Amino acid sequence: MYADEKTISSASGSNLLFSTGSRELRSFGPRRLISMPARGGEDWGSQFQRSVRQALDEARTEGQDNPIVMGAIPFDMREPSCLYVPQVYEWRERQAPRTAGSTDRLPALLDQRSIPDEPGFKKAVEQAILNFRHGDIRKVVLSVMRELRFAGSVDVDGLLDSLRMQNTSGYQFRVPLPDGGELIGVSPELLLQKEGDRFVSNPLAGSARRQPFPEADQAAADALLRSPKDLYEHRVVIDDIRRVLEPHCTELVIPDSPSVISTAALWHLSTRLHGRLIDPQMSALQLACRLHPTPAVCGTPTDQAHKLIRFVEPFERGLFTGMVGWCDSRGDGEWVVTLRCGIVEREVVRLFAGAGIVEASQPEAEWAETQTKLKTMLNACGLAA
Ligand SMILES: C=C(O[C@@H]1C=C(C(=O)O)C=C[C@H]1O)C(=O)O
Repeated sequence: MYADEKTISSASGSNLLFSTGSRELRSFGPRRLISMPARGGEDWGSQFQRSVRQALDEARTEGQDNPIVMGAIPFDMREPSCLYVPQVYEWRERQAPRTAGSTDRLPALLDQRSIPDEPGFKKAVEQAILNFRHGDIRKVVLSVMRELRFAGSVDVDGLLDSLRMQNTSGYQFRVPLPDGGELIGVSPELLLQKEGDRFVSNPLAGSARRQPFPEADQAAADALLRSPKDLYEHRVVIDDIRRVLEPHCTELVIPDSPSVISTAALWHLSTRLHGRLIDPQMSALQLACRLHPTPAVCGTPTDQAHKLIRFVEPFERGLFTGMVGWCDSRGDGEWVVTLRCGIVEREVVRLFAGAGIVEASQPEAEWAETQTKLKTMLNACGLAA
């Protein structure tokens, strides 16, 4: 089904966007679609990396000097990827949104539902905690989907504009999907950025809601930095990333303790780590496939946490908690965790948010955390959480 010649076809629709720091990457014109699942993508010889190389080679044959692959890879790497090799791409200064007050352009909201609902999510958290007591799992990330139905088709340009207006930093992205839907969001979490033989990763885990007044806001950040539950949740992620990266590095620098970073809605425990690769030929996409899924979005041990997620989550994550980004034909690139995002399909918008569950978790607090995380996209839709 995913034979090389079939994985690559052309696709049309809106342009892709990925913004990082002060610049943004945009695709133009026709592009080749790579839907081959990314499983095994850490290996240069994998079928997935072969199809990526084939698409890049074809673009080079057509005259591109340094073609690029960009798009999204789902949480479960056994599912189809949504990557493109565009005929034309451009890096430019990060642009200000085109219009102000663009949520006015959204049609009226008809209804919304949460899957699972609040009692269902809390029950899942309790079930997960019970599992920890009877097995090896130490952390699992559980999530919710909020489905919004509007009176008419949602204008993705307008939604992206308001998302960009409300979140001037973070990694903003837009990826058209082969079925006509679009993925949009603004992630705070860098999975991996690689240039030459050097890379940076900035995992986040452990979160607290921002407060409206500066003193209380600072107190929330300070409390997060001292919270044993959140520090443990964070350490589980860092230990696992160290285990995965160490064998591939000549140098790996990981701060001893996390710091905090903020989005408009949340504080997060954050560790910015960097290193140097033994094999500089290993591409950003290979290395990202090796890291994904980190315990920041799955849990630990990975396979068991993944099974538990499949068992208790009553919806398919699809691209949510996967990765989104780019890699050029030299192997440089940048992949972020697909968070604070939604899928727009005409009049339906599906939003997603998760929270890391450890033995000390409180179901009520974890539910509240998912609802705060949903705010990023709900606000962009002009809706309160
Ligand atoms: C799963 C999400 O976020 C992840 C979970 C976090 C946590 O549990 O504290 C923090 C950042 C992300 O790694 C999400 O935003 O939906």
